[in-house]
Order: sequence, then C-alpha cells, then structure tokens
Amino acid sequence: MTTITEVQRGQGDPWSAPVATGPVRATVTVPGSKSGTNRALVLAAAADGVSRLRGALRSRDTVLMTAALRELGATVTDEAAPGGAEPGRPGEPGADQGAADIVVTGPVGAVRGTAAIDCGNAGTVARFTPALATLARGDVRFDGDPRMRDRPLAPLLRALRELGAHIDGDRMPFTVRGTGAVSGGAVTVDASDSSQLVSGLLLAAARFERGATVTHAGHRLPSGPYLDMTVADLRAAGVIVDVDDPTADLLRAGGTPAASTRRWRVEPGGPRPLDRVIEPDLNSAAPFVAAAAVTGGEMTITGWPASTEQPGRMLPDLLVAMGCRAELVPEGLRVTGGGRITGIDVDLSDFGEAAPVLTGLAVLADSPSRLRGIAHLRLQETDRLAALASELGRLGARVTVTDDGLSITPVPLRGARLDPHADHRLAMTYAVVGLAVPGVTVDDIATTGKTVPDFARMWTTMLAG
Ligand SMILES: O=C(O)C1=C[C@@H](OP(=O)(O)O)[C@@H](O)[C@H](O)C1
Ligand SMILES: C=C(OP(=O)(O)O)C(=O)O
Repeated sequence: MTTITEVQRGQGDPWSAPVATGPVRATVTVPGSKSGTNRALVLAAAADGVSRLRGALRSRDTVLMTAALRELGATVTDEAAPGGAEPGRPGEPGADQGAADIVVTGPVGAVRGTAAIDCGNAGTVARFTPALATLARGDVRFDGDPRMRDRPLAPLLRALRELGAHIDGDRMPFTVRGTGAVSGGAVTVDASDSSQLVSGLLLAAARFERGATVTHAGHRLPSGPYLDMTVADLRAAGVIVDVDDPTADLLRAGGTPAASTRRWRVEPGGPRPLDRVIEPDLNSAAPFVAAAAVTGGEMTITGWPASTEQPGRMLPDLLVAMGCRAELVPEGLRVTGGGRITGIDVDLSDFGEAAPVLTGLAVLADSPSRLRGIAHLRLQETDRLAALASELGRLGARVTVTDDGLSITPVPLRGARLDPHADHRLAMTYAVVGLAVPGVTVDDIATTGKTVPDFARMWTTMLAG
C-alpha cells in the first residue's frame, strides 16, 4: 500500500503496468469526489456550527484541505478512522485511505501564531482557501509544491484585495493577513485559465459583509460544470446565488460570442452547517471503465449518481462514441467494451480531466482522434498536453500538441518506462495503455494518491476479477 506520506514525499517504486490476459470483468467502487469533498470542507469551515461529511475522500488533496482548515481554527475529525483521528495525520492507522466520515466545527477563527497552509499541488486547496483565510484572524502563509507556485492564482489574489482583503504577494508563497472580516462588493476576474479562481471567491462570499458580485471576463471559461457545482453546493447550504450567463444566452440564440463572460451574485448570509453524503468521484472511474474498452470486457462502477453536477457524467457518452456500450444498472454504471476502440473528435473544455485517459484510449484506437478545447491543461498538475505527447511518444505513439489540445494518430506501440510528471491522471493513463502494451513501467505510481490513494491495489484487484 502507498501511504499519503510517501505520496507527499514523491516516493514510490517503479511499477510494471499489468497486461490484461483477457477481457476484464469487475465491479469497482471508486473513492469519494475530490471536488465534492473539498467544497464541502470549505463550506463547513465557513459555517457556524457542526457539519458532517459522509463518504468523503481521504487522499492527498483532501488531507491537505483538512490540514488547512485546522490551521484556520476550525476543528476537523475523521470519525471513520480508528480513534477518530484527525484526517490524514501521518502514522495514524487507517488514516491514509478509505472513505472518511468527517466532522467539522466552524467557523474559522483565531489562528495560532503565523499559520501555514501547504497547498501541495492541489488546485482546490490553493484556490479555495485564500478567501477563507481572509475570514480568520491572524497571518496565514501559503505555499505548495514547486509546480503549484507556477499555476494560475494572481487573478484570485488581486480580486480578494479589491474586495477588501490584505494579502502580501501575488504568487506563492504569499501571506493573507486575516482580520476576520472582508467588506466584499463587485469584482471582475479573468478565469480563462482555471474555473477554480471564481469558485474560490464564491465559496467564501456569503461571509463577506456585502456578499460579492463576481464577473468573469476573458477569452474562455474552462470546466463550466465545476462552477455549476459550486453554485449548487452553496444553494444546498442555504446561500442565495444568482447567475447571469450572457455567453450561454448568445450561444443559445445562435450567435458567436467574441469573448466569455458570466456573473454570479452571492448574497451575504450563511452558509449553514451541512450534513452531506459525498458522491463517488466519477473522474476516478475513468481508468476503470477505460479498461473495459481496452480489453473488450465489462466494468461496473457502483453508486453512479442518477444526476450530478460532476462533468464525469459525460463519461458514458464519450465511451459510447469510442465504441463501448454504457448503461445504468441497479448497481451503478456498466460499460461493456466493443472489442475495438474508435477514435473521436471532441471538445473537452467542460471536462478536461477526461483528456489523459481518453488520450490513452485514442493511441489504442483504430482511427485518429482530436481532443479540443483543453489549452488550459498546460497549466495543471503538469503541462498535460506536452507530457502526454512526449511520454506516450516513448511508446512510439503519435500524439501531437495543437493550439488547443491534442491530435492522435494510432500506430503500433512498444513498451517503455514512463514518467507521470507527478500527475495522478497521467499515471492512471499509463496503466490503461499498459493493459494492451507489454513492458510499460510507471516511475511513480504513488502519485495517484492525489485522488485515488489505493490505485495500484485497486487495479490489480480489478484484473483478478
Ligand atoms: O473546481 C474543481 O473542483 C475543479 C475544477 C477544474 O479545474 P480547472 O477549472 O482549473 O480546470 C478541474 O480540472 C479540477 O480537477 C477540479
Ligand atoms: C486538474 C486537477 O486537479 P486540481 O484540483 O489540482 O486542479 C485534476 O484533478 O485533474
């Protein structure tokens, strides 16, 4: 088993990706949603009272989030861990994996000395906690992995300053000088590089004295469903939010928008404490359903939600477009591989997280693919476009970086040693390709612990049926 601590140190043995000896037939339960867990944690820490999150994800990104909330003065315990351990505390038995049942007592308040928040390479921690820190009292220093220092953040920090917060610095490391109160008001942010820059403002805005009116103005708005998830989660916590989407209105009327704008109005008041069951992370299901596509097998993902804000709801249609069958059955989602994989041409601007695994399928397909609308993937855990092209290129694959995505022409592949560039989704993608290509080795499979702490064991169990 790989521990969270190993993942934080970037350790982990080179891992030989197992080759499938026949069609995979398995039922898999994936861990809770990273996005759902970390939004619920932030809302719980902003609320006045006791919140409960059931089926929450316990992985590197959520452990970093719980540690951040404690730094800000909230109390966080994991009732599912033996002895009610604080989630993810290194060395606690059972604190590294499995579903967490987290109790949070908010709101954030006085910090002890200078608080320090380690964002790791978690976009949700880096973008969701600075606004929360403005509501605490005391200095809070933010830093993260070297890569996180280069990921987009400045528009969020500038916006917070305009709303009345005191922040030293425009990039990591920076310090929020929390006074416990922010006046709020109207602000414009360019979220072209990450939707999280807006979500981070909205999640805390109900605690600003005047609430906030946040306008996005830029050349694109990636990952739109995550903004809808933020709004839905706020409303479920009793916060009043209005959304005005002129770009969508124009598109619906048949127009061609020259730029992208959207506006959110969050009224002051709330959020109220939550009692929430976290959905399974549909992104984490992607490599497993891809295994059915690669091997012509059958994969059932338990607990697939009938309706959800997660962009992973698009996964079944994408797999169908690539030649699979997908159906909702009483246990969850069942995907059956069609024996061959068809290439696709698709805009993934709403669902960039699918791009790595779909690229893994596309190199094994029998026709070319084009993945569009994902220029922002250059700014994620790694430059995902460049890394997918160069690493899969080691297998002989023809993956070319385009203006806004990838173009893939399938050719015969050979084994090679692949570097995931500390990116969980790249490591999982290599495992998918390795099912069909003997000799694929992954340098640091432990990096999957960002969202799926037990990935290597789950993968072997899946292959054993
Ligand atoms: O709000 C969220 O929970 C997320 C938003 C997306 O980020 P970007 O908007 O930066 O693409 C997504 O890629 C990330 O994994 C989770
Ligand atoms: C982009 C991702 O993560 P983050 O929350 O760090 O942006 C991801 O999980 O694919």
